Amino acid sequence: MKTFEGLFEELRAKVAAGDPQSGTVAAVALGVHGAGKKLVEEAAESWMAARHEGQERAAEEISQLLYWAQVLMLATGLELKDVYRHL
Ligand SMILES: N=c1c2ncn([C@@H]3O[C@H](COP(=O)(O)OP(=O)(O)OP(=O)(O)O)[C@@H](O)[C@H]3O)c2ncn1[C@@H]1O[C@H](COP(=O)(O)O)[C@@H](O)[C@H]1O
Repeated sequence: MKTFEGLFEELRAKVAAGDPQSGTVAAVALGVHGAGKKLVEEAAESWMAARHEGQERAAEEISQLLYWAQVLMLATGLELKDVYRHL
């Protein structure tokens, strides 16, 4: 099963390589503004799914929320350790 750290390493490598098939490369290219908008959208969808759509849908939306948090980190130039030191 994929982990938060494993996904971040996968995305970081794709961005570093500029993989043309990668949606993440395109998402990071949108910059902080675009990634931030998607993060807020996924937060709202997570909230609605948890409130109205049950555990499975909530888990799906929260996985997208985590993905977009990582995209925002990459667009901002942050590494995991930069975030973890605030936990
Ligand atoms: N985990 C994710 C992931 N989660 C979310 N997303 C993107 O975020 C979008 C979600 O936005 P939307 O809410 O508009 O999606 P939706 O299809 O309408 O779905 P709902 O939210 O309505 O359920 C998806 O369509 C994907 O583009 C993701 N894109 C990629 N990944 C993983 O990231 C890795 C690299 O992917 P690529 O860069 O595409 O190679 C792979 O392991 C992927 O599985």
